[in-house]
Amino acid sequence: MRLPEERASEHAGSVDSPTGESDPAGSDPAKALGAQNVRELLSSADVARTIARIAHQIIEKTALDADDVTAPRVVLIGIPTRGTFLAARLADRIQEFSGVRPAVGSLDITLYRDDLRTKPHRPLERTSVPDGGIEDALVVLVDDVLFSGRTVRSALDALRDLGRPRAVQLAVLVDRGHRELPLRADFVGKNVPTARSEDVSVLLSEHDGRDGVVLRSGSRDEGMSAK
Ligand SMILES: O=P(O)(O)OC[C@H]1O[C@H](OP(=O)(O)OP(=O)(O)O)[C@H](O)[C@@H]1O
Ligand SMILES: O=c1cc[nH]c(=O)[nH]1
Repeated sequence: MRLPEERASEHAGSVDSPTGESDPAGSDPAKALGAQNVRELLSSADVARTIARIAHQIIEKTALDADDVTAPRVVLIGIPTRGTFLAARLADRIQEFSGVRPAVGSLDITLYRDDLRTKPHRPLERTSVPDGGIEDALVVLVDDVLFSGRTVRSALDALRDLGRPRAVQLAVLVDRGHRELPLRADFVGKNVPTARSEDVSVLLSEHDGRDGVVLRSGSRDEGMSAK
């Protein structure tokens, strides 16, 4: 996902308003981006609520329990860029709700992408594997947006070089459809029906200065996938 500011500069102008009235900049987060045809899908509070809900679901589905010695060792692995921040936030919520803090890591998938030769060069990101590795762990891959599924496919290949988890699950903040591979997420914050030409931007304060999710019309080339 390109930075919202980069996209905003490509689409500078007014924001569609449901009422047709103008909104003072700042009262409308989409307008604050200064972009055309931007619709806010999740507010900052929605993002917090959604992360909390996914955390509860992970606790339930992985049987994460401080008193259960048979519970699997859960490792949250974020896919950069924003998946890494989301994984850390999920770990915080899981610890708050269950008393168990899952290990957290980050996985650079750049060299595992299947479009390395056709897309512009991207700098490598950091891979960090928590103490204990991923061997026999229940790994939950975490990303902000699920679209074609090619990023997740790359992540599965990258994981294979780190060890053999007991199982791998996938948590995403937004599933916007348009899969090009037979993949699905185990934990979905919000399913958003989209046109292929639209773009979903997840904003996280650690990286973008504020939390939110916005949908932008007509800013993605037909048939293009992000990774
Ligand atoms: O399912 P896919 O079609 O692969 O699309 C989803 C990916 O696209 C975005 O990453 P992007 O490549 O824009 O990089 P970023 O994470 O650095 O923003 C997003 O963060 C997902 O990782
Ligand atoms: O809409 C999209 C598609 C892929 N990746 C994103 O971040 N947004």
